[in-house]
Amino acid sequence: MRASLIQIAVDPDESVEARRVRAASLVVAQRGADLVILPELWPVGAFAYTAFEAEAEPLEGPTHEVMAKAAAEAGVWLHAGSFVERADDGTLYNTSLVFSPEGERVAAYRKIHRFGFDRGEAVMMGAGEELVTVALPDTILGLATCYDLRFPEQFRGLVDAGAETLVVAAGWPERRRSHWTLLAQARAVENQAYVLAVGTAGTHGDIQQAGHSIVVDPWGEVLAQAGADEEVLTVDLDPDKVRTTRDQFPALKDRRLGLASPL
Ligand SMILES: NC(=O)CCC(=O)C(=O)O
Repeated sequence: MRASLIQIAVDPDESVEARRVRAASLVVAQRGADLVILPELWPVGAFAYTAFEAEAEPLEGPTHEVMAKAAAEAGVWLHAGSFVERADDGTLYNTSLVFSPEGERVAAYRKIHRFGFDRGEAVMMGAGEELVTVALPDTILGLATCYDLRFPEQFRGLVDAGAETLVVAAGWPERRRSHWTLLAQARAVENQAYVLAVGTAGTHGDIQQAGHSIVVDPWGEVLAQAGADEEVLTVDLDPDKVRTTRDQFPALKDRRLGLASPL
C-alpha cells in the first residue's frame, strides 16, 4: 500500500483560494498512490486564529468540493487534512475529511482535543465527540488531529474500534518537534500500528512549523521522515505487518482493563 503525505507550506502571503488550487494539483500528482494525506487546517493555517471566522466553511464548502474532485481525478483514497467547519448552529470545528477514489466523502472527523489552553482553537472551536475509523481495502484508518497525538487513550480507543493505521493530520510547531517524533513513535509502539503523521511547512500565526512529517511502522521504526520545507513523503507499507506484529508480540492482549481509567 503506497501512501503519500503532502507536507504543504502554509504561509500568509498565499491566499486560501490559491493554496486550495495548489493542494488539489499536489493531490492529483500523486496518482498511483493508494492513500494521500494532507495536514491540519492547511487552507488557513492551524495557528492563524484571527482568520478562522472569516475562512470558516460549511461541511460541503469549497474545500470539500475541490478535494472531492482531486480524489476522483487522482483515483486515490484521500485524507484531505482539516479545515475550519462552520456547523449549522454556527459552531466552528476543526474537521477532517476522507474521500474515496470515486470522490465520495466517506468520513468527517471533528478534532476531539482542542489546542490552546485558554486561547485560540480551545476557545474558538467546539470539540468533536466521536472516534472515527475508515475501512480501506487493505487497512483500517484511525483518525486524529495534531494535539490529539498527546492523548494515548484516544488512540487506544481507535485500536479497539479496529484501527491498524493511525493517521495524524497536524500543524505542529518547530518549538516542540522533539515531542512530535517521540509521540508518533510511542503511539506506533504501544498500539502496534502504522502511524502516518503529516504536518505543515512554513510559518503561520507567527509560529514556525516543524514539518518533519513521519511514517512509523508497528514496531516503532521510522520508515521515512521529511525535512522542514514543503515536501511529499511517499512510503510503501505492508498492511500485514500490523497483524504479524500483534500476533508475534501480543502485548495488546495483556491489557488489565479493569484497572485502567475508563475513557
Ligand atoms: N494545532 C495543534 O493541535 C498544535 C498542537 C501542539 O502544538 C502541541 O501539542 O504541542
